[in-house]
Amino acid sequence: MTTLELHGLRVRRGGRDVVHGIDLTVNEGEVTALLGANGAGKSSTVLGVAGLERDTAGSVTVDGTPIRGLAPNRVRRAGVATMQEGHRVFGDISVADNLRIAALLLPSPARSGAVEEVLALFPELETLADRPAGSLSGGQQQMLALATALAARPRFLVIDEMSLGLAPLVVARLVPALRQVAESGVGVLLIEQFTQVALELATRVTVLAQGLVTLEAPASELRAHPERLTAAYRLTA
Ligand SMILES: Nc1ncnc2c1ncn2[C@@H]1O[C@H](COP(=O)(O)OP(=O)(O)OP(=O)(O)O)[C@@H](O)[C@H]1O
Repeated sequence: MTTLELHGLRVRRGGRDVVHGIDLTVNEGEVTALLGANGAGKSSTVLGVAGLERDTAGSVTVDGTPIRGLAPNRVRRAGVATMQEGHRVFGDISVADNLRIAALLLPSPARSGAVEEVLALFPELETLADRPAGSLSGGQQQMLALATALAARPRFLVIDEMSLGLAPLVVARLVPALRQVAESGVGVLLIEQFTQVALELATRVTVLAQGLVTLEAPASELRAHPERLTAAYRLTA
């Protein structure tokens, strides 16, 4: 099985360690949720994995190949796509062009097929294809951000706050799409403020508190015992 593995990952920001050597495994075809209170180190972990924060130590591997310390575009080429907090689309160009640009990472014969695949996953985007991405609603832009992350057929998708600022109806639309993405074989690492959404989608859950892992458990266990999750948020080293 292909895995994205973090071993002893440390991330330094502003001159101090904010992630203190964590271990985490994301399996292909599964959603792994990364939860924790504000400031726990979730986004810093994502930045460290994506190569967007370079002051890191420890190891990050994709199927055994080390990727820690690589520049973001090389991490992307290694098969790890990241969707960062907030909407990251090119607002001045069309929805279709956003998708075409994202697919440029693929060899040219595969590009149009990959764009068609993501449009099949999000048919709503097809009707908006010619609109400037900046004119889309927040939820539509988040859908496009997810679609662009998928357009280059990543093996792993790291999502920092899928539903931040979105209406519940929009979140309800994104949940089955993300489930379908995982079922297609992509390994998803999901940071999600709504723990209910995270527990619904995830197979496994890792909780961070103050830059350390305080709980690792199957999502099914936490669905049955949500109090374990609350306790893990509060644990300190
Ligand atoms: N640019 C920065 N420079 C220095 N320290 C930072 C920076 N951004 C965040 N931090 C610190 O890093 C620690 C972890 O923050 P991080 O944003 O990774 O947490 P988080 O779990 O993603 O929180 P949230 O849910 O609020 O986004 C916090 O103590 C925070 O103050």
